[in-house]
Amino acid sequence: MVKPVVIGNWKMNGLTKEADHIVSSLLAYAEKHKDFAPTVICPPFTQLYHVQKHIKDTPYALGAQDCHVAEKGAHTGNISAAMLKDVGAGYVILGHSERRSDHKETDQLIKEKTIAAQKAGLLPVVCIGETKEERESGKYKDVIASQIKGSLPENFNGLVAYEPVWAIGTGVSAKNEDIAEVIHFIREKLVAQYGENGKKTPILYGGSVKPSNVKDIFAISELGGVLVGGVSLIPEDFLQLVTIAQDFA
Ligand SMILES: O=C[C@H](O)COP(=O)(O)O
Repeated sequence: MVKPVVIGNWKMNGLTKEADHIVSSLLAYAEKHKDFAPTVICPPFTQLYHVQKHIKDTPYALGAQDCHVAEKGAHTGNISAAMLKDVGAGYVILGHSERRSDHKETDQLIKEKTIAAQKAGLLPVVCIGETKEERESGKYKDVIASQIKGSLPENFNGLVAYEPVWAIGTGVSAKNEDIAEVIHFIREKLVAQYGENGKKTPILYGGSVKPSNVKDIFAISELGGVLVGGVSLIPEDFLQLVTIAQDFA
């Protein structure tokens, strides 16, 4: 069994001074702990190169928070998957609910980005999850099923992150039984869509994960890890998640 992956999404945070503070704590941890759970750091684009210089040759992997569908060209202000690969990234978060809402990203666009990421040799972390209204109206499974169908390409090779929008950044994570129900539902859909490969796709949970609730979350059957926002900016807390992940394999 594989240890759960811990992915830290800094979102739009991390000036150089803050990045240095976080990275120096991560490096000190890596000095003391030689073998720990797979841990991915996703800083903003501006810090990718800087962070990579420090975490290169350590157990940490680098991830980005988005990419463009095209390989290169006249797309002012955008970053391609090949550029992310070139700077040392191994992962890219796609379809985060903040991008689905702020940038009106559709499932089709996310699918195209996923294809571009895979083509460049990155592992996409595709985010799905329902809003509060969709949860309360009882339609959450339909929403999730349609996001899976619409956002994941035929040859999907990556991770899926279940992030109920209403649990993101609120400090209150979804209830464990609700997470477990959806993780199992996602697994069933992945198996229906991809057969044997669908059994292997890691399914992560994200939404107010913190040291006090992560043990119970890791204990959820079929869960492959966590996608962490706010706590990834607090190195002491983030590293507690990494430490707790050691007990689950
Ligand atoms: O990408 C991370 C998620 O949006 C979770 O954020 P959060 O841990 O601050 O709730």
